[in-house]
Amino acid sequence: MVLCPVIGKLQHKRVVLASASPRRQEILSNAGLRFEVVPSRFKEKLHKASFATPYAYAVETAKQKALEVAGRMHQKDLRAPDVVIGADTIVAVGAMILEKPVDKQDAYRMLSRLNGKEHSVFTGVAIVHCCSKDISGPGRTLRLTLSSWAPRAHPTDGRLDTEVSEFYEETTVKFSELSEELLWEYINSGEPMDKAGGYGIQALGGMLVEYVHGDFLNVVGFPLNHFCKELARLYYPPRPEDLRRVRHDSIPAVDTFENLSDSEAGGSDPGQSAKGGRGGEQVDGDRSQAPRTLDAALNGAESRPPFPTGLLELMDGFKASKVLFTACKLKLFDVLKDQGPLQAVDVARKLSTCAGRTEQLLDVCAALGLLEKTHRGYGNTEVATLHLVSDGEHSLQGLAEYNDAHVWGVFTRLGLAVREGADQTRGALGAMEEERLSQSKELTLQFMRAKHSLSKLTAHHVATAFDLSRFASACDLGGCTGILARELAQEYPRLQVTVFDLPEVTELSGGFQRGGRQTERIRFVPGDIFKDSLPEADLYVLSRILQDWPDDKLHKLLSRISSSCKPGGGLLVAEAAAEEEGASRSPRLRTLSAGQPRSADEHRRLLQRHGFRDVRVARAGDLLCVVLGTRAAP
Ligand SMILES: O=c1[nH]cc([C@@H]2O[C@H](COP(=O)(O)OP(=O)(O)OP(=O)(O)O)[C@@H](O)[C@H]2O)c(=O)[nH]1
Repeated sequence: MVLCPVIGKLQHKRVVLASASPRRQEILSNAGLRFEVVPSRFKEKLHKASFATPYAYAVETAKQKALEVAGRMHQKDLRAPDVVIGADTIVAVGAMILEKPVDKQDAYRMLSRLNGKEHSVFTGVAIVHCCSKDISGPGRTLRLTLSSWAPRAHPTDGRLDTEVSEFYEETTVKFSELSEELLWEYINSGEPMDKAGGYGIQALGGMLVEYVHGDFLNVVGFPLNHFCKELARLYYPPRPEDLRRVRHDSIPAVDTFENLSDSEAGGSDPGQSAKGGRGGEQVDGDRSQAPRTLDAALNGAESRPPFPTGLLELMDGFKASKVLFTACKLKLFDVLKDQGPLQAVDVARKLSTCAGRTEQLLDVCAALGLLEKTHRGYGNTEVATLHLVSDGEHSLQGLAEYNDAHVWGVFTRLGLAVREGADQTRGALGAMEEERLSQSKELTLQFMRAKHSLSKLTAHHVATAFDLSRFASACDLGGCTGILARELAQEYPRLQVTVFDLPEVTELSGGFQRGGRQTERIRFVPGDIFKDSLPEADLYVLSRILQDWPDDKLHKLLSRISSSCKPGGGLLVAEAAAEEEGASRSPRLRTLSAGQPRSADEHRRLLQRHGFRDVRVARAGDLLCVVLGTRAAP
């Protein structure tokens, strides 16, 4: 299970946690989920005896908590959130269900029952997907389950469709044998009062516990692991061929759609699927058409094509980039770092911007996960603090500024470049490079800042991808601000490193140096990698260079390196990794270069073709593929 993408699926949705439990809020926000908290007003008074199992009670309570919030929000402004999460934690000793104690005596009764015994903690969870729709509207394609509560709550115009996915998790906990004195001491601490079963395993209550079998967080109030699996199941639905297989297997249908007809449910007992009865009524009469998964539900029928979420995200991707660039340019993250959290008007005042528009920008940044919005105002998220504040050690500000000022403009001419048959291999970066050469010192500096910030992320990985200690000297071709040179010098105390780059670059590189002992072993030599003779070195390094050049230039460069390299010397190449090498998490970063990333095999062949043998390939971090070859005797 890959957690981040799963949680990320909720990133652009309005998510509400229908719970007042501070533990649930903490668990989910620690997992990176962004949500609003709207505590449920549902009274936890369902008739316990009418449930076949304790967990069925917990699940139903969780569902009713979430539906109450969804309905209330929908009623209030006719716009329910996209997703409402409800949960309910109970303790079960045999068939007896213990909830939160009402007073100290109640807590004592509960803890005495648990004393020296094993018991189960169940948390029921409901994930409610909402769709506020005008039911009379044309072209209605959603065929969702109608919750038993929500839709009738609104009068005439809009109505709320919901799809509920629910599950529970069980954890076994055993208490030690505890003295009366200890129990009362614990009760008097006040801790038991808002906790299911009268104890909090995460705090003092942990001392009462001999062992725990299962998910600890489930006891605390929210089964995070199961939740993520459930999201994965909902948001990464099985492919059609898998669905076909499911139909013939006995895997249960998504809870919400359990009232399927015979043929859809794949069961022989028509009553069987209805028995669970947790999904409520059906909006549309045609049950044989009822979808089985969220994806199918959103598309109304399995015969319709899958909802093109990725494509729509792609269509809007440029807006998100522009928002990020604008926020960086306005130094929004710097202001919030020093003075945040701030209300929108205060941000606007500090930035001298329009208050209304600033608030919009702040809200979008929050939706993109760059800012956190709380009652105290807007503040940087961890990622913003780390990468978007200008003076941060890992700042990517320079990259954002450069992309905004130049790459953006170059890409707006992409259509022209394609129509007019511009060099497709160099593509946008080629044009950008030409533009860079012809422009001002400020532009060169901007380019260097961009490269510097990106190289800082990868330099250590590149320097350590292979053991390079056999080399006494290295030359980083196109080494720009010398960030990789510094990392190499730090890693290999014997190594003398030359940074070879255009004169206008080496001239400005001083501003990027931090000093330090290894600086003595680094020198900057001005020159053009395509024209001037290359400085002598045992090892040549090309980091993120090859991909920006068309084949003829690339071969020219490799053959120049090959001629300069002594037999036994090395060539180290670091380039964006191709998709099949597992870099699929960063497709956007890869497109920074216009060229198609080469596979490990292609790199190997390239180096072999230019006289290098023993070519080895390694991955460096999440982004790069690093290749090392040894120059064969000619
Ligand atoms: O070890 C621990 N066990 C349980 C808890 C906390 O207990 C409560 C359980 O109550 P409930 O599920 O009804 O949730 P509420 O707090 O009432 O919030 P709702 O808004 O969902 O009604 C829960 O807070 C657990 O976190 C604990 O802390 N430790």
